[in-house]
Amino acid sequence: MKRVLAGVDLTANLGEITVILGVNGAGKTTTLECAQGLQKRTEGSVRLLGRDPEKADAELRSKVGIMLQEGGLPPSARPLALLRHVAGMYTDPRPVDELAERLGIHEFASTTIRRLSGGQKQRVALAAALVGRPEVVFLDEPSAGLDPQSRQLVVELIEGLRRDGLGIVLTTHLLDDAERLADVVHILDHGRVVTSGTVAEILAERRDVQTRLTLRAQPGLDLAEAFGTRAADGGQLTVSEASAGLYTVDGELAPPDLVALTSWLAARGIMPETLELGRANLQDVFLAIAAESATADAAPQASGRARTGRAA
Ligand SMILES: Nc1ncnc2c1ncn2[C@@H]1O[C@H](COP(=O)(O)OP(=O)(O)OP(=O)(O)O)[C@@H](O)[C@H]1O
Repeated sequence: MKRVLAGVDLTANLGEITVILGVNGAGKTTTLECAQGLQKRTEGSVRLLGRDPEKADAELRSKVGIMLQEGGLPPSARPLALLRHVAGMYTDPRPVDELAERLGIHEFASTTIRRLSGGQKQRVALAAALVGRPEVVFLDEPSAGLDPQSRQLVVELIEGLRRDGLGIVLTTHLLDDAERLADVVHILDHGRVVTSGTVAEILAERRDVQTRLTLRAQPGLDLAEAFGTRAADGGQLTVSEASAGLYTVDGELAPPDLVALTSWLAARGIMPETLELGRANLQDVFLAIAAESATADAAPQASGRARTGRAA
């Protein structure tokens, strides 16, 4: 038997957006499916709104909205009819027309699911997960394959769900969305949670994934010279010309490095077109963790941080 999850210990709270990140195969979908009761766990414990999801009755199921990665939609159904059918299973559903309008589903309301584009299917699957006014929603890559406009719509919709007090657990590979939406992030690797916290906490923890400086000027400059031994082999800084005239300086930059750089430029009469200093973002941290994971045989053990609040 293959062990897929081996160290997932996390809590998702109502009124918060919990984002689960990880490379392909890290265990995100399996975590969601165990939390939903769709996959039987071999050990460990899971509570969904205080109950065991594997023993969910109709009452518990009516409080949970699920958007599966593969949609799980019947191919011969038509979107609006399908949503009306799903709404009919709940005592107080959302108005179907309003939800369909919000997600732009009316434009393809009577096309069979099998003929819809990937992004259109995604929107129907999201609507189906929300129509029953759930207290908790699980969204497995809700923005995958969406055009920028639909992606923005989905982000705004998810923010609205948080305002309504729902507990939202989502996975995504879109780290901009994750950074914008997440109250708490858990990064999974080889079936374990390796990092947990708010985006700010995760960035603060990874001092090794540091500030980046980018500079645009004439091509072919030996910019490393400006930093002397700091940018030499084995030094703390890495200088590269990513494309002609676009330079990046990565590493633990300190104020004297900025003085050295501007003095070097001034001495040569070079005025950069752009000069930008920014901190590492979630994508930088994610890539660093993925790179470490690829080189390490065993991932480090860590567990999700318990947070206060009403657990979903
Ligand atoms: N029932 C199963 N039997 C055997 N292996 C499985 C089973 N379910 C999942 N796996 C394996 O477990 C690992 C985690 O799968 P999972 O679908 O949870 O990953 P994921 O993080 O959601 O990936 P992706 O980003 O590609 O969706 C994968 O290597 C997958 O092949």
